[in-house]
Amino acid sequence: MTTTAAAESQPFQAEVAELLHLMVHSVYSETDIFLRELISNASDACDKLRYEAIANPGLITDGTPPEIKIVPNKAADTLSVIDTGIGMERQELIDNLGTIARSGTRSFLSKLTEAKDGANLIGQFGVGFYAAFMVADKIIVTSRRAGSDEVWVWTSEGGSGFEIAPASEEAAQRVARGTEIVLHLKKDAAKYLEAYEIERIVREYSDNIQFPILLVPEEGEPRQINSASALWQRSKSELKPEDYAQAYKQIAGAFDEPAMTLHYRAEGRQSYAVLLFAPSQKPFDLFQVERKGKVKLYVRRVFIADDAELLPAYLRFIRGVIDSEDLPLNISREMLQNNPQLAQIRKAVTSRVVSELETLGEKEPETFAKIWDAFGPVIKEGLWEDFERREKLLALSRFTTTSGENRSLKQYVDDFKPNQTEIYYLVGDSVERLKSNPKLESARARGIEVLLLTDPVDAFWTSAPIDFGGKPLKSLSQGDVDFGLIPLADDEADDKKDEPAADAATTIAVIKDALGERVSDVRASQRLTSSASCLVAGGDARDRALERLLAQQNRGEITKPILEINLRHPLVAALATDGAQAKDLSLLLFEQAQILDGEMPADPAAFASRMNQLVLRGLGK
Ligand SMILES: Nc1ncnc2c1ncn2[C@@H]1O[C@H](COP(=O)(O)OP(=O)(O)OP(=O)(O)O)[C@@H](O)[C@H]1O
Repeated sequence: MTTTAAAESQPFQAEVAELLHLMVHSVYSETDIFLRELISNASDACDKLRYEAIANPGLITDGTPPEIKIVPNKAADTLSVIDTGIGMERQELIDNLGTIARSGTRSFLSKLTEAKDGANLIGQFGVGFYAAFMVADKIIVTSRRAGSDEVWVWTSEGGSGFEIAPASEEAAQRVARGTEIVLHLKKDAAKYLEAYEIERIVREYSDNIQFPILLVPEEGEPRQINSASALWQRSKSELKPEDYAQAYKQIAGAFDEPAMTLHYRAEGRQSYAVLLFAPSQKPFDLFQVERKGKVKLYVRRVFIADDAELLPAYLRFIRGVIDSEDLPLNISREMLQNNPQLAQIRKAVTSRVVSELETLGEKEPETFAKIWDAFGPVIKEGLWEDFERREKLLALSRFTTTSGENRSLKQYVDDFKPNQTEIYYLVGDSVERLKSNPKLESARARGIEVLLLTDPVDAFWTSAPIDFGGKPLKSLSQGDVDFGLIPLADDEADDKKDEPAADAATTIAVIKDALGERVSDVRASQRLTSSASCLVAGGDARDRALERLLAQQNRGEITKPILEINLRHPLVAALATDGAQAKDLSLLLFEQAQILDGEMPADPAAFASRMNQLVLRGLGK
């Protein structure tokens, strides 16, 4: 190592420069979070070291334990955060501290362009290392990758770039392993040099970091300022809700409060501790394509992986830790997939989480509603994917229905109308649009509740035959519906006397002839009371909403629908008697039904002209 080698300047990736500009000029008042971000990185680095040392014990033979030191220096106006973790090589310094790796930071930036007040978003997203530029106008990072004899220094003043240079001999000696981050504090950030401030922040945000955090005061001995216990190993009776809330924030890197906390220890064939949380707010990356979970796997307090798929994808919003006593410490990441012990843990914990959610839904509906509002569409993926737990997932699902919001299927079944045996639903794009869908008319006339399903995933899980407690779910836009045995609501009862105005056989024949290949069948409707027509899928065909969705993704063909007509509607009655207009009227019935389903008629211009002609005719012009 030479001390004479020149420093090399490198530009920041454009997004980093943008982010740093924001940090440097930030008016965000909660700057304390910078320390939490640096400590969290230091802790990750210690975790990584412990993990790599399992396969390569030589990395920690010098006897220095993984730990984190915080060193204020009032004379120099600097605050240092030092760890004896894994450290970074030259290229890692360039890549990790010069580009944006974390998806959170990237999505923070994309939100920034939309938001007027960017500063407040800092707290919501967390911006990692770069948060330090809120309090520092110059940062010097000196790092030695464990096992390496090179030490590199990264320096930046938060402008458009950074410098990278080999460390001086003195600096190289100081940093025997890991990373030293020296913050040259801005004038208004001098409070972070006070021991009590540092202690306060560490207690608030980082108390559960597993490695000792030592405060090295300017006078006196270094002292540990965090409790450094793996909280999940402690007994429930010792812990207060605040302890859990803090652990959640620290483990999940989150800023909200947990809506559900699940802490237990499994003993028996396998022993493991579980500490899991359901957030109360939706994170930015919930619908990312990988659908990755974030539960961390530990083995006897040693961090192993945070992508071990410990829960199924539909529970990917759950955060926390599972710490096994029995798995081998040297389990490789590749082996995690196929390990039978882990498979058992996965199964047991999944069932427990699902039951816990179900219980919360019954006992604390308001808290559960927060989880459902944020994650319902994700949980419903389980209705499609997790056959084994489908009944339980259905029981905890909540729906917007024609009777209200947040309705459970149990409530739905309890409110069945006399002779009702099925649970009815309608799939579509928006609740408003569904509410005005003619397919609801007959159900409405009987006071039958209908689930209004508007999440994209709804079209999928409902496409398999599904029942709840033996009561089948039935789409109102598919196959036959028969409400015959369910009495009409009182105020609708008079309608019943109305005889069909049109002759069924003749009318249907006329329409069939007019529509030809556009439909697979035409028939009299049981669903309609006031509208003239609607389109439904045949009994074996997919729900039309699902067909449309798949067709948009080029994953399936649209099949021909069945046109149902309301024989009591005057338009339908007119059709049978007016031979000249029969074709136009039939097409109109078809096109209207398409529009009500949110579809576009194949030839909108022809539709408009047909409509105009008929209106003009009605006006006698
Ligand atoms: N003290 C450190 N020791 C080793 N590597 C570090 C240290 N601090 C930062 N890094 C590296 O820099 C990367 C970027 O850090 P940053 O805080 O911006 O995001 P992050 O920690 O990856 O995000 P997240 O907190 O979501 O995991 C880290 O992933 C890590 O690889």
